[in-house]
Amino acid sequence: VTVTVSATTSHPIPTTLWGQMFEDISSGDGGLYAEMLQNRAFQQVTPNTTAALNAWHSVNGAALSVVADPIPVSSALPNSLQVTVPAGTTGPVGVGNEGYFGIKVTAGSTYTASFHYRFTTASAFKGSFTVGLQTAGGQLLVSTSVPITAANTAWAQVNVTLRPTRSASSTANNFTVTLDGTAASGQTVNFALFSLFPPTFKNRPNGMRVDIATTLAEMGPSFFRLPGGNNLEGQIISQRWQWNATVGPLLSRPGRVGDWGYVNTDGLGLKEYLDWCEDLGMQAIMAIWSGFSLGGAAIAEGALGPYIQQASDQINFVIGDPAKSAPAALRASLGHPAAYPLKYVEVGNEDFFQPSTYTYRWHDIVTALQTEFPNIHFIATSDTFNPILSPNPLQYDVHVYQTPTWFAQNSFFYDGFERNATTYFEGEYAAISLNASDIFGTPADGRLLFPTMQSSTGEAAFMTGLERNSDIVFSASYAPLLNHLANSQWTPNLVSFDAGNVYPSTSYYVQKLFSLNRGDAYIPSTLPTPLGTLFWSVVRKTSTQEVIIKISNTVGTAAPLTFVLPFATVATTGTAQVLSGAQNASNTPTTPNLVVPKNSTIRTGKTFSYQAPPFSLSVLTFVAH
Ligand SMILES: [NH3+][C@H]1C[C@H](O)[C@@H](O)[C@@H]1CO
Repeated sequence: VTVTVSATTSHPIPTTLWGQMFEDISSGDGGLYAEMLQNRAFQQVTPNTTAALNAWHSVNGAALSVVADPIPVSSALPNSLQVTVPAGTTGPVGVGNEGYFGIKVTAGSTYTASFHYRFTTASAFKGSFTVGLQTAGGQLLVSTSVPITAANTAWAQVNVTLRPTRSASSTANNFTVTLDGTAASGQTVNFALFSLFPPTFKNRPNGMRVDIATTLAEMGPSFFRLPGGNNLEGQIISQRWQWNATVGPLLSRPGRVGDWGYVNTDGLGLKEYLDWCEDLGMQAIMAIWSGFSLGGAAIAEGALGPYIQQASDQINFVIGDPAKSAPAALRASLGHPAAYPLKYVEVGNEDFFQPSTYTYRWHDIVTALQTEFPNIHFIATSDTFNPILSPNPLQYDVHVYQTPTWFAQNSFFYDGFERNATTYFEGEYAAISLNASDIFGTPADGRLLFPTMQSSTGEAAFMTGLERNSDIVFSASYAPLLNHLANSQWTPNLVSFDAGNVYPSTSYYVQKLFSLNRGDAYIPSTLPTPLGTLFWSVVRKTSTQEVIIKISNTVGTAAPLTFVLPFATVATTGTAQVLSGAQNASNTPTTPNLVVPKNSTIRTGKTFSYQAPPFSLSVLTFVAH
């Protein structure tokens, strides 16, 4: 095919075009959020049940139970782990935590451990806690001792650092707190809010896991959608995500029953999200709850007042003036007096599930908040223009999960959209199944466990269309972003991980290649065949006077292209960054780097030819002006 490139650009490309969608779907707790202990504060569990002890185990016969503490460590954390040392025990006795399906222990790293404790009965007991990391087989990796007394029954906090001199050979390790059985015979201690942190990304306290954060940062994302997705909504109204329960000291955060089958600690809270955006230079696309929960309950018309106030407070926490707004003053007191950048606020998530009530929920929420925040752009989450909403949304969030073929054949999805000042956030998209008649089915029914080069090139084809239509598409993000392999709620994911490693997928490299090779203006060219198999986009990077051509070949045969450029000056050589692999090739824990981008030098010129490999995304960059 011959691609003739225009001499003039058609429109500027928004700086927010490529970014990340995030929600806690086995991706926050135990993932991006660096806390290593699972069930660290016994939040939202039923005392005196086995489930309440999830991830904890007894060491050397200690009697364990989660109790509703009559003197809780805080009102937000009513449960304690009660440990009794049976009479006649000898040797170290106490508790162990297995982490989030493992604990990675690296020599030379400094781990910060803490917990609160109180003796239930005062006594003359003097002893010490031994705080350590050991292999599941019982081999000590590192430990330290803290002298304690049972002089009173008041809560006290232990804070220690652990510096292993040896790395563990696997992630099958435990965090332990023990007493000497002989000395502590018969003692009962209540524990609360344990924590074990490794070094964090940019050393942020209560921060992010370095390897996952670095992998995400390397994509160069320009926005971060938070906090969801389904995980915003709650199965029932009382379980919705509430910003004010996720800020301030960890002792004040009750946690919540998340929407993906596990308790969220909310240690990764609104300020941690905003600081993360700041660290990566991303804009937040922040969601507010829209009065609907996944089980189907919606706040009645006219009763949204308290929820609109809560949303107003959430927005004021982000951008308010500390002198005029209590939530903004709270932000300042937490160390960020300046407002965070915020342009887009999304009203709910996938409200196409209940359009009948979204008409008044959108109306009441946006009417109130647009008045208070005239510079905020509110994004609607119902189907575009169905139902008709008032006020008329100027932004919609469009989600699509489909087959690789659908993506390859729908790169012109936005070409036919009316240019009527409405702009679009392609907030969730991914090729997830090979079975067009059962997109959300099981792997046995065509669901992908990991992206493949067929699915990733389908997405790349679709993305050339998003780039061409970036006059009305202002942001786009693959979903879901992250998932813990030992506790998956959804496949495929852009980046998988376990306690020890991170596994960027083929689709991750597609997202990264588009994001790191942005243009600031789109250059029209011969249009691809909408139902064909070969797709491209051409953009200009003015700062370097470069032209960047992205080519997706979505089938297993190489595709020759000839480019004809009208520019006075075109370099004779350029670079090609090529991601190519077999149709079903995936990066997985067994083949983590099976398909990665490879760079080469290519011949370019006013007219030049290029052969796109089978199942490939190519990014050609060369000086032309
Ligand atoms: N069901 C998908 C749509 C919803 O917004 C996300 O939480 C889910 C996974 O990306």
